[in-house]
Amino acid sequence: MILTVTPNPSLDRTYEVPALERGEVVRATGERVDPGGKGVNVSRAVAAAGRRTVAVLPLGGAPGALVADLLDTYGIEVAPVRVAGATRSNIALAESDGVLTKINAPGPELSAEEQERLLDTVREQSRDADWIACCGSLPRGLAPSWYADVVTRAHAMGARIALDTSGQALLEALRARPDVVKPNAEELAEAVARPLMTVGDALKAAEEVRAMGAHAVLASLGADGQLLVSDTGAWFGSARVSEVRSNVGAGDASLAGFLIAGGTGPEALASAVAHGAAAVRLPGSVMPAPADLNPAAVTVTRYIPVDRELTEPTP
Ligand SMILES: Nc1ncnc2c1ncn2[C@@H]1O[C@H](COP(=O)(O)OP(=O)(O)OP(=O)(O)O)[C@@H](O)[C@H]1O
Ligand SMILES: O=P(O)(O)OC[C@@]1(O)O[C@H](CO)[C@@H](O)[C@@H]1O
Repeated sequence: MILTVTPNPSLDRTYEVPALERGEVVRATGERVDPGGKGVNVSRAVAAAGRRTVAVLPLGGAPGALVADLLDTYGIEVAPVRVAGATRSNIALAESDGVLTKINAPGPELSAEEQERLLDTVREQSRDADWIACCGSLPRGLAPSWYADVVTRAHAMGARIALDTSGQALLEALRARPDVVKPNAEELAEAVARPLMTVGDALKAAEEVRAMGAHAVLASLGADGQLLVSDTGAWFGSARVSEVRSNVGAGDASLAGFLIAGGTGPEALASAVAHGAAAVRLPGSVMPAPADLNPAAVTVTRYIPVDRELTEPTP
């Protein structure tokens, strides 16, 4: 079973607009609503692959009730933690030229009692978990060491941890030695405090993040593909995509693909790349099902193109 933990879930609203014009009324030509938050997306992709998953998440107010209803229609098992504050709504504005602007709300602040119930729920659900995927930003109230605590507790129970977060929460959790972390290029650059211009820069940064505590690093590099750096070596994976509709949740789909395929080694990397490539062809944060995957388009090699410039170098 793959358990996901999303401390700050969201109701994701995507509006399709011809073009953004600051200060003007912009009329949307399409709209969709998805249950969101990084761990929630991982659960959606795992469930779409026909594998058992349980999603632990705080839920509050009308948006929280809608997230629960939507997850129910997807047949996803939820271990909810009821909280007083309303679940946040995050907005994605997708322009017709492919540019996507995202507005993520801070979400509710969790009280001390709600934080305790969240940890208790994670502990109860961890018993049957092969993998625990801890994903996304921390809501106000949770200390930056929160993921580090979850990693330590999960290891004591024999579960493996995959972590997808950023900033101080990532740095603190690294000390607890998570089994795999999945930074994107920006998060990787932030972790090593320098910009990344090439695939080689990303490789060096991923090696440093391993030295900081992660057993393995699955670095997602947007259109350039993914790097897996572990104690058995490094691999580079990529897939060409002709039409990109939305990259929201592509990293989450990748992490799900990686865990579904065992969570280690080149086969898991190939599955991560296949899931990421499939996710960007789908609208909003729709997660791919097996029929959406095209494994034949995926290349995984021991050769790392270190001189290749990143399509989107980090600032
Ligand atoms: N334009 C693209 N063309 C081909 N593949 C892509 C493209 N964008 C993303 N991907 C695939 O999806 C993976 C994850 O994308 P990315 O690195 O943008 O993740 P992310 O920033 O963590 O996303 P999110 O936080 O929205 O889940 C990439 O490593 C790649 O395999
Ligand atoms: O604010 P966070 O927790 O960093 O990210 C939240 C979020 O942007 O991540 C998912 C895409 O990866 C979306 O479903 C959701 O809106």
